[in-house]
Amino acid sequence: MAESTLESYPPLFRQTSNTNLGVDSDEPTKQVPDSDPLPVIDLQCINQAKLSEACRDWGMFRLVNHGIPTTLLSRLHEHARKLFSFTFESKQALFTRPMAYSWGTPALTPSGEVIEKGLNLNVQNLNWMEGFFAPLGQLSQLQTQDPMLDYFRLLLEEYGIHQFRLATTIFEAMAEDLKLCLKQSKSYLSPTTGMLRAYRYPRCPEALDQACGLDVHTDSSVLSILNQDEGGLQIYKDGDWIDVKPIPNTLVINLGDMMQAISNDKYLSAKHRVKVNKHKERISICYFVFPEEDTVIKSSKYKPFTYADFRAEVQQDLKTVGFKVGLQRFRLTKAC
Ligand SMILES: O=C(O)CCC(=O)C(=O)O
Ligand SMILES: [Fe+2]
Repeated sequence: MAESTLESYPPLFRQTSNTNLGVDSDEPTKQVPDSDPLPVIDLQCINQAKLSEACRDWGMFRLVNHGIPTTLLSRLHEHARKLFSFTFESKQALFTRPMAYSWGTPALTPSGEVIEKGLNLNVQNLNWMEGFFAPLGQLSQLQTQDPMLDYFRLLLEEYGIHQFRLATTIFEAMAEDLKLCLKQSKSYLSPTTGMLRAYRYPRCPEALDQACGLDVHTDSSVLSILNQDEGGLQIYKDGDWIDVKPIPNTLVINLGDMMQAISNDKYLSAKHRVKVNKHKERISICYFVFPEEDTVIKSSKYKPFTYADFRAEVQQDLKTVGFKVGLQRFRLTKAC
């Protein structure tokens, strides 16, 4: 696969480039085995016991038989790769509202603007990634004369419909396991909140061993669905970082903070991160879905809160303490 030119990288990703960009012939590229210990769920015949165990012990699992045409998956990746290979300046100009282009941080406002912390990015604190942001509920408002961007929008819309189908099927199986009231739980997954992000993780020079593709975090969503073409994603489980392999035609389902709260802490919001790669660029397409804005999440472990309350708290923390505190902010403390 052709790798992109440095002009397509944000400037901070170019500066140490002459140290060791490109494939280092002395160091063989590590062979990625085609399996990992992640639980596997078959969407065509969901094994409830296996799903329950995966959600409680891992907060992450691999999804097979998801029914998304392989042609759509490969077109989306190919097209995202093409758009990422545009020069940095043209990407900045091309992605207009409701879409957005950003780099160095995943911390964005609901309209895709980098949260203040992101403005002070430097080589020490940046995440070695750039991304396209697409809120599915507003994509029809995109006005563009650019056929490449317009086609990307079409692919994202088609992919988004599949993603909501998968999220709904999985959520219903979880609701059954958790014995949630079905009527109430419908509002926990709102199609209009669906958001797609395409990321590119540029090759990272050797000199920056401390660099991270994406810092350790949990997702704020109910569910996230990840689709990666190269290794780098890791999940933290029982004190170890475990590689989540890029297995073709499979997707990775990740439970977010909202799901942990909805489940009364029975399910885990998985801690994960993305490592940098010296040799290869990596593209991932990620879907995130949230509860309806005014849906109150009630549980015995947390104060009642809406996703909007949670998001506001996260944004506040990012600006003041510099990181996401997350569910801890809402946890009920036991009376002495
Ligand atoms: O790129 C990936 O595989 C993971 C992205 C991710 O964890 C996120 O956007 O929250
Ligand atoms: Fe994540």
